[in-house]
Amino acid sequence: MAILEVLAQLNLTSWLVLIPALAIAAHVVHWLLDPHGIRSYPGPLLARFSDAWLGYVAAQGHRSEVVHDLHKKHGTFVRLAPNHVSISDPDALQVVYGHGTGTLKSDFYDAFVSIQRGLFNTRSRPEHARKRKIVSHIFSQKSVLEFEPHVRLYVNQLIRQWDRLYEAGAKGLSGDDGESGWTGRNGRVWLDCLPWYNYLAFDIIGDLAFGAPFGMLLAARDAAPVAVNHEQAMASYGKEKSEVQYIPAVQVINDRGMYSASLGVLAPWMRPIVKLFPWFRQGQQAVKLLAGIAVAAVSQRLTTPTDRVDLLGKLQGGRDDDGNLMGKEELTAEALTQLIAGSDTTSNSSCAITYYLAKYPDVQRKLQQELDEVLGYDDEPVSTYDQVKKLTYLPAVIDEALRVHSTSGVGLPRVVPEGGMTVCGRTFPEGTILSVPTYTIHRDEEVWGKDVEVFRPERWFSQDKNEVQKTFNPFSFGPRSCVGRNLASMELLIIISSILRRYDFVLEEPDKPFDTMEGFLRKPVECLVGIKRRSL
Ligand code: HEM
Repeated sequence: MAILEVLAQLNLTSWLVLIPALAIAAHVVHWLLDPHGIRSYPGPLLARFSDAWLGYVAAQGHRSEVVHDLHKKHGTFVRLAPNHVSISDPDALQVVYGHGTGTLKSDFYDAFVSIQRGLFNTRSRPEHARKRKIVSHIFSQKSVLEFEPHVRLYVNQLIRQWDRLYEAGAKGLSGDDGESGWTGRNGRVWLDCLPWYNYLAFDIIGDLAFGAPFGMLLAARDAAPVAVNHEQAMASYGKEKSEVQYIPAVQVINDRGMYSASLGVLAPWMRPIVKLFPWFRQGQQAVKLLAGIAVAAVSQRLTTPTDRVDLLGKLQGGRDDDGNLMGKEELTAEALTQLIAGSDTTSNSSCAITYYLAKYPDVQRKLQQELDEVLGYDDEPVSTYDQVKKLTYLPAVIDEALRVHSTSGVGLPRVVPEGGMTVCGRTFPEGTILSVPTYTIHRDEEVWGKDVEVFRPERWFSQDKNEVQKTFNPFSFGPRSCVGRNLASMELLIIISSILRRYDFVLEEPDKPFDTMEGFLRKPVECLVGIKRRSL
């Protein structure tokens, strides 16, 4: 009571001194108590006391590289936050992420929730198991093959667009299609291929998850329909399309990824405070807008039922063990999950693969030779999955780019279960957060050789298969691994084989490093290439 009376008499200046002092004291006390017994692990000084260090690093957009440098300096175990240890040993992957280990996703994933929890950010084991059971059969290889025509349709649209730009570019013309336009010079069209891959991936997943493409490829711009006020729209499924506006979905997904990946590493009590800052407020807005895309699209689908074969249709028909269908809100949340998980993952990976092929012309030629031999001189510009699924150099190229680039590069945080767990000889008590950084694991010299930074698909033919299998981690392992992996692999095989068979790529600035910006995913900032039609 006496304390409350004293506090009530404090003026503003006193509060401004007291709050930071209390926050610092709380951090120091936490460090002294060391509830998880991880004080001895090395790492940045500030990271021992506060989550703010990791929050700051995440917001700068180069977390994977920073953590990688820390592992090079300190070794296998690095403390990234008061209660978070990063472990850069491939053996840790199965223990931290594998089936039956009892680990759960940490509260990092709470920062990704909108509408309601979807498959990706559900942390409760039974609730996740229920959702996963419904969703996983939708992504079985057999089911995914039914989506192939949708994938091929949009790859064809991309090719039509690039053919058009190339023909005009070869005449020396320029234009403004795509985010930063295109220019014709020296018999090539020069453009940033990243936005085009984004249009492609968003149209594919828009078509599959929402029943209609966003139309980005045809419009050559980043625009997706969104319900203006999604809460209102939620309550009024079935309203006319006039309630819908267009927003730059790719940009919004980028903003949302940066926001959630930075907010998620902060302690829950810090989150409401940082949300007062303008950068975080913009991120919050992105989360709302993104939800609005799903609400608008699912609302549209529910008012105009169809028997087309797509993800949304399969989700609508999916039943849990009790035979229950998903409600509207859950359906919307799952469709949104698929939009987020299945769009920029594929586009950023396609962009990175194209970058490395343009940077390494010998690899590009070798791939084109394999494609020419198998696909011949077929007039049809888009490969079928059947034609390319048994190729050998193509998957080596794709896997090598996924290794070097590491679209999902950060260590995905998991909580040590009751009873604690031992990882690589060290025991961690219940509640400790552990992660294994994919970017660093993909650079383990003992597994991949000394030339880890070099893009060399040939390594995939000489590696120890077992080592590779347990170290290559683009889709993660265990019960929370990528449920869309079959779809992603099919998309990448069709996209890369079709595009590389038709065009030759060179980098506009071959010596410029590949600039990336990482939120939850490691995304290229741009990829400026000169494109020429190959003579087949
Ligand atoms: C190259 C493309 C892709 C990559 C590199 C990738 C990577 C990943 C990774 C690393 C995870 C684990 C995330 C975590 O534990 O926090 C994941 C989960 C997930 N992915 Fe993918 N993904 C890709 C494409 C797709 C596609 C096309 C879809 C579906 C349309 C998809 C749907 C999902 C979903 C729903 C989850 C959450 C699964 C769960 O928690 O049970 N992904 N993905």
